[in-house]
Amino acid sequence: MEQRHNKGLVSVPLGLMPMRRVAVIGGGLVGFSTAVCISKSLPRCSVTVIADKFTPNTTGDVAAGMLIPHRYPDTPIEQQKRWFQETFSYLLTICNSAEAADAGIHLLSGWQIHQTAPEEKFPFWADIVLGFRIMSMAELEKFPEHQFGQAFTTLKCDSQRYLRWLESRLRENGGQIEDRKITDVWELHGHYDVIVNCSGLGARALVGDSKLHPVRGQVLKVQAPWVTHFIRVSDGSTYIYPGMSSVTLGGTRQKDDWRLSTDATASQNILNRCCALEPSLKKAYAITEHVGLRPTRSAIRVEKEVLLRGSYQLPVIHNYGHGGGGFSVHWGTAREATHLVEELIASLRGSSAKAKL
Ligand SMILES: Cc1cc2nc3c(=O)[nH]c(=O)nc-3n(C[C@H](O)[C@H](O)[C@H](O)COP(=O)(O)OP(=O)(O)OC[C@H]3O[C@@H](n4cnc5c(N)ncnc54)[C@H](O)[C@@H]3O)c2cc1C
Ligand SMILES: O=C([O-])CC(=O)C(=O)O
Repeated sequence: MEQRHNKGLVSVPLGLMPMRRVAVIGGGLVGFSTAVCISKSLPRCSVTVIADKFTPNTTGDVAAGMLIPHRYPDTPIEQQKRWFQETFSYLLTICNSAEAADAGIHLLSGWQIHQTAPEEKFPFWADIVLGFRIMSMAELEKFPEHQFGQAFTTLKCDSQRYLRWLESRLRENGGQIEDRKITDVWELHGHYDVIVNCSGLGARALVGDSKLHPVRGQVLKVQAPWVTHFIRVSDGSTYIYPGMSSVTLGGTRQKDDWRLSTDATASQNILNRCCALEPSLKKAYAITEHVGLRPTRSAIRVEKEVLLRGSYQLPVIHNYGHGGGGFSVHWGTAREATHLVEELIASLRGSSAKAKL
């Protein structure tokens, strides 16, 4: 591993460096991907994931797991693009390896359709997905209510398989997993050197972030193995995403709605909208309903904060607020959070080295 040293720090041979204890709060997509990235990149860290919910009970378990970026209005577009690029490259490498089936990652081609042609015909991610092009008139004949469309091939994660795979990678790297709710981050003070906060919507209560709110999403998972292309209406209101074990039909976007129960009227509405785009779905069977709350914020929060209580300090790296686009950017944000952990550990090393002088 490349060792980065800040100017002015005393350099200590790797073998003499103390093990640093890192606690990752959050057992969802963001918590596990961040924990895996830290345990892989920073071998002198022991990583423990602490959470009160794990797969199959996290937000990601409900998701289709498509790699189509969402926009975060207060995150610079270059940063969103970099996160998406890093996530796409990482998952494409896994998809092209013998691990693909275990990790639940596959390529998927299809169409994003628009009622009228948008101003931006080539979105910022057009050169990252594969084979992006404007749909031909012959392709558009399938969608008489839509005048414009974009065809491309992207990646899809079978969310439950991918979450289980991440959990195995963490265990393989020596990581620990603890099932418990944290009511105050200060509970971890003295037990860990660095806290990484990947608590999703839980960050609202845990660190008092009122900028974070739920956007409720209901989807159906159905059997329709003859449907092999994805279809997405450009505003994200309706989508059909074929996967390894089912087809996900969506959706709803209900801001500040905390209900986790399913709604039969919404399910019928989703099915009607999807059948209007793909009539063969009238024959879909084994239909199940699912709800998740997207942890939504105008900007994903990936940053360092040092909490103070009296003379005590608690360094926290935040990584939460991925809303409806967590699968699309999670590896990019995990890498960024890992760099922040690395910098923080280097500064701890600097202060203990200086203290010894
Ligand atoms: C219907 C729907 C469809 C979606 N489709 C897609 C898609 O196709 N593509 C895409 O990119 N994204 C999609 N998403 C978004 C994606 O699923 C989320 O962005 C992602 O799952 C968020 O992951 P997370 O780990 O931040 O949150 P969560 O999965 O909610 O995990 C939070 C974790 O923190 C833990 N936690 C919280 N507070 C505490 C506490 N105090 N103590 C201990 N543990 C705590 C919880 O137990 C849990 O383990 C979709 C989301 C929904 C709802
Ligand atoms: O919008 C989509 O294509 C799917 C999704 O991410 C969501 O429902 O949050």
